Amino acid sequence: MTLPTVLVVAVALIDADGRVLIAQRPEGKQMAGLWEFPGGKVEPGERPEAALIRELREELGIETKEACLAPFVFASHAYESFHLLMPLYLCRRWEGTVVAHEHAALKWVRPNQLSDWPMPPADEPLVAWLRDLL
Ligand SMILES: Nc1nc2c([nH]c(=O)n2[C@H]2C[C@H](O)[C@@H](COP(=O)(O)OP(=O)(O)OP(=O)(O)O)O2)c(=O)[nH]1
Ligand SMILES: [Mg+2]
Repeated sequence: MTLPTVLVVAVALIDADGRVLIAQRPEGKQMAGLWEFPGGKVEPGERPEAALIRELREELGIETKEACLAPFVFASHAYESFHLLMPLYLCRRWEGTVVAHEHAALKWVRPNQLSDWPMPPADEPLVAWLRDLL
């Protein structure tokens, strides 16, 4: 069976203390309650970095620039109904203060404590990279 490949862009926002932002998926969405990196699906014709800047505006109310998005690692994970391809960027510079416009909650966590929070299965290798490389 061939599954559609879905391109989702996500970001690890890193604050001045080296903590990473995770966001809790809201009720009514797939994988509700799990903690994820902010981001979302790339729309047809949209560049990945533009999609991420848009998602950060929509989801968190912050503004960032393409130059502040550093490609880091990616997830390639087979879910039951689609294949997720998800580049994860790092971002240390943005304007504004994060507000949960679309998530149930937000949390700043140390890289070595990320594994204390339940995340989607695709994120497990990403958490290991953040812990080892941040
Ligand atoms: N943003 C994000 N999505 C993730 C992560 N891990 C993971 O498996 N996903 C999956 C969950 C969803 O199936 C998909 C992202 O979809 P989404 O529903 O959040 O997309 P979106 O923000 O564009 O929201 P929507 O308008 O489609 O509802 O990727 C992650 O760390 N961050
Ligand atoms: Mg999203």
